[in-house]
Amino acid sequence: MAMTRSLEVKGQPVAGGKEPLICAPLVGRDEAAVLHELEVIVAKRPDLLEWRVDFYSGISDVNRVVELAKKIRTSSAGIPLIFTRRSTREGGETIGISEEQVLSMYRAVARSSAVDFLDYELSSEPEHFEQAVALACETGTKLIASFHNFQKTPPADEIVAKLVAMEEAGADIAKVAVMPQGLEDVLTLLQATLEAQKKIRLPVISMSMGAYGSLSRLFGWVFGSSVSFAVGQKASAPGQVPIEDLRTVLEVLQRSLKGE
Ligand SMILES: O=C1C[C@@](O)(C(=O)O)C[C@@H](O)[C@@H]1O
Repeated sequence: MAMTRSLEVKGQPVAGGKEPLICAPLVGRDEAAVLHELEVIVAKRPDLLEWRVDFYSGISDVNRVVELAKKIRTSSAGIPLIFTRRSTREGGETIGISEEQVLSMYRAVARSSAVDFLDYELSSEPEHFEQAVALACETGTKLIASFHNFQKTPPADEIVAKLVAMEEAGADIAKVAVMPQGLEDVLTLLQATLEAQKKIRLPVISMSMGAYGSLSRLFGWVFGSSVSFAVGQKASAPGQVPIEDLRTVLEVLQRSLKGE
């Protein structure tokens, strides 16, 4: 019903343009844990996978990261893969490497063709963000610019401004995740999502986190969020719901939106 914009891989809409896309994170600490998680998750047929490499204990060894990315690729049944290092500033795990090393790792992984999307934070140094944009262009990967606030939900106009800034900075997809302190904040996030669609051309991914925020994970797509992150085996952020539950709710909503 085209509430959202499609994400594309090599010119083709992911999962035939289905909306919303369901993305399951991989958060294992070591190779065996990641590959086991992958097996469990692939059986649940999400539309996208996200490898949260900041959870991986081998992150300081680029070769190991590339090798594991390739193994994930081989066993992921063709499901497109997002590569994400979340910084501690935005709710990620502590890693012992510098931002320059993070970017070298991004370069090696993107050039290995093991991933389809790179997630990089808008709050990074502008020159680092520019390097991520250039890398996506060079490798044909798509750059997801992201912004997280784990404490609160900024006003709607500030959220929209972040999404606009992501487009201006050269991203292919614009993503925000914010924490509500009450139900009003969930409405603020939905409002900002709807508003952003009128201001930018990029696909938008948005979510409110935590218990109240889980509502946005169930029906945020109606307001324009192209992807919902859901639990395959283990959550990567508060409020993510199991893939099976999300599918049940989506079926009901999609039928009712068609007037059935
Ligand atoms: O940016 C996001 C969204 C997220 O924070 C969420 O709230 O579902 C989960 C992260 O793994 C992902 O990188």
